[in-house]
Amino acid sequence: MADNNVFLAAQKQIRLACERLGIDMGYYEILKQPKRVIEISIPVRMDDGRIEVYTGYRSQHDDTLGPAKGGVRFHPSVTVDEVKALSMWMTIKCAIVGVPFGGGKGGVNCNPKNLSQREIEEITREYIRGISPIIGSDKDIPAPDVYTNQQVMAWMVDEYSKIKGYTDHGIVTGKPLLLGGSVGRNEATAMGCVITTMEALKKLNMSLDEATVVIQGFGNAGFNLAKILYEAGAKIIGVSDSKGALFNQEGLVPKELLEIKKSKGSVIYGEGEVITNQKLLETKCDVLIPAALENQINEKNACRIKAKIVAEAANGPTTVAASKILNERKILVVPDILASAGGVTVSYFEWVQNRMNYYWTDQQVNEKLEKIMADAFQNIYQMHEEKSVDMREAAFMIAINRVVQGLKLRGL
Ligand SMILES: NC(=O)C1=CN([C@@H]2O[C@H](COP(=O)(O)OP(=O)(O)OC[C@H]3O[C@@H](n4cnc5c(N)ncnc54)[C@H](O)[C@@H]3O)[C@@H](O)[C@H]2O)C=CC1
Ligand SMILES: O=C(O)CCC(=O)C(=O)O
Repeated sequence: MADNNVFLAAQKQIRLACERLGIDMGYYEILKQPKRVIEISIPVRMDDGRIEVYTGYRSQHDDTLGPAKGGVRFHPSVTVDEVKALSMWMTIKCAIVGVPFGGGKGGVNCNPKNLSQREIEEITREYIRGISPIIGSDKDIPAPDVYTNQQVMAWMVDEYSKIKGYTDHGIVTGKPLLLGGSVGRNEATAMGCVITTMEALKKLNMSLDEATVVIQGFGNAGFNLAKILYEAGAKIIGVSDSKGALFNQEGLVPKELLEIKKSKGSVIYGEGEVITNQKLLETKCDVLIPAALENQINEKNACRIKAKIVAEAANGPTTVAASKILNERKILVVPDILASAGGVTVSYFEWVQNRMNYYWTDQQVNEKLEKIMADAFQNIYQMHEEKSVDMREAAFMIAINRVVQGLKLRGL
């Protein structure tokens, strides 16, 4: 279904923003696709002796406002169109929070769940060798995304540093602290989503400690969201992972669920009713947070979403058609390009700290993050009210306007 093609969706969103801003559509022609996309083959000797060849991509959408920036995903559904769309959303995301980066994204089509640590390391190293000509701490800086983590970032630093002949910590962000990581980066995507969700709750005269929350996905974004929200007093009534969903009206305890997931492989073994991921999304709650994959809220289920706020920690969880339905139903959406921008914001802090070789405290990171995220929310909300556009359109308009101003200043 065309509505599920995230590349076409990203194009539509950018086009609409250009039209609403009344800018020269030549700028749309520039921004409707990435500047550069590389596709590489990744041959790996598997543990059983076979050679397996994976396909990897790196897309650099735009670098007008700074080097390309964005995560790398290892997942069986990675396609070139997905990586292109994700890189387009990174340009928009960075412009919204005002970090001096453009948009990039990468991915390898593989299933880490079926791979050993050694095989994942081999894929990572070969991926970095393949994309090394186009990345660099002033060119394009990868980071973690779905099914990649601090360990994968550490291998990336090592492989890139070997190619260069010196240690270059600034080549990726989301690293372990010992290798130039920043405090707060691991929780940053979740923290950014919490800050913007709290702003959204204020607009509805609600507070976090009265709110019921449902979260789809229990990885870096989803688990940290559940933990921070639980500790702030919210009631987490539903969570899920790729194996299914768990519902408990009395509330779930995230840290206990994490232990259960570690020992038994899924949150569904926690205390509560096991339901499907689809049913989870349709659960009555105050805040629904998709924190897994794309296209989860679509034309089929958008009319059954019962949340007052949808805060999109995942990239692209809502299709273009569903977004319209949520807006018509007056559900307040904190769009992905805002709600998930905490990760790249602290990645920017990490990159700055690597350049200074001087490291900040938790408090320094969190105060800066809070201000950036809350200000970005207010700017978007103001645009949403002034121009009578939905929150996503408002966010795109602010971002596209900034990128186009940058292009003009640079002479285009
Ligand atoms: N890690 C980061 O810093 C950032 C992540 N994001 C976005 O957040 C989302 C989640 O990413 P991470 O938490 O980093 O990934 P992760 O790999 O840490 O966790 C992914 C989670 O999603 C679950 N999942 C996979 N398929 C699912 C399905 N069909 N239904 C329900 N759950 C499913 C997995 O079981 C896992 O719990 C993605 O859209 C990613 O692009 C956005 C900004 C930054
Ligand atoms: O931290 C980063 O550089 C990028 C994170 C990312 O991939 C995202 O925001 O989707």
